[in-house]
Amino acid sequence: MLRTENLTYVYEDGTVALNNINIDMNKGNRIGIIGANGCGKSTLFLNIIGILKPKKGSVLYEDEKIQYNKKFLREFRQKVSIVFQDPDKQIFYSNVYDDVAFALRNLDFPEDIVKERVEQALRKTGAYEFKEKPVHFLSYGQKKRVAMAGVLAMNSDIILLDEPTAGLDPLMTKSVTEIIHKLSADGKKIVISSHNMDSIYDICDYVYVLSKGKVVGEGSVEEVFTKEELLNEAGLNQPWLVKLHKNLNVPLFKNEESFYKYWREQYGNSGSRS
Ligand SMILES: Nc1ncnc2c1ncn2[C@@H]1O[C@H](COP(=O)(O)OP(=O)(O)OP(=O)(O)O)[C@@H](O)[C@H]1O
Repeated sequence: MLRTENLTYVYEDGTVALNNINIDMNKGNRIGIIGANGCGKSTLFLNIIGILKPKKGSVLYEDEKIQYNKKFLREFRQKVSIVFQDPDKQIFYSNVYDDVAFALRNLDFPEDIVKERVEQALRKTGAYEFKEKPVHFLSYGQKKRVAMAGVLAMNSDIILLDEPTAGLDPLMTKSVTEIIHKLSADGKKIVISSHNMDSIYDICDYVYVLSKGKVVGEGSVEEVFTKEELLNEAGLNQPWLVKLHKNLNVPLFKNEESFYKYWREQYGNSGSRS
């Protein structure tokens, strides 16, 4: 479907941001790209979406190399879309509704379809309640929702999310996580980069570990997150559920709910041994 082949990207000042990267989005439904600051996650996303062009290697969609002409990219970005780390890079209009409608109008969708898709996307992201507000009055978390709504309205098959929970409070993080789970349940392919290992562990089924522009590990979330040494070398933490598994010798749970269920079954509601 979507993959990179020996992708190398070098910035103008000579920084080798990506070095021979092979990533295959077929390996999971919710792919995590993890790594410390500056390891190349955003650069990788910008290459995948065709904003940056690799110095060597390529990005392949449906086994064809992507092309960098306007016509190809216009069609490609209806199938693969991105939510940038910084919502200000994504929001162009001063009005929420117009901003979310922008890409669809640009593709000449009839206004009744635009309205339906925009309203649906605003409701899904919880941005409907502030749809009449000028964008410059919105909080950072609200802008993130608007940026997400713009991408959801496109209804593309593959959604890249660059640090979707960065800078969000716990409640907003939970809500964004739920939106991502719903998108995946609707059959969308999710590719997500984050520093939040708990979120990645909760959301993803397959993970690539980047360090200094190289892939240093990959595998199922359970495989990758139980390799403490690999994570340390990449400057990352283990998710709390994995630490619990290791330090308290409890089974490895994929999410909080399954851990609490186990705990209640073992110890009852009081949380202490009966
Ligand atoms: N325009 C640029 N010119 C030169 N070097 C750049 C440029 N943009 C990024 N870099 C460098 O490329 C490398 C990868 O940066 P990138 O932003 O892709 O990392 P990241 O993993 O997304 O980081 P973070 O987690 O902090 O967002 C870093 O060394 C960074 O300094």
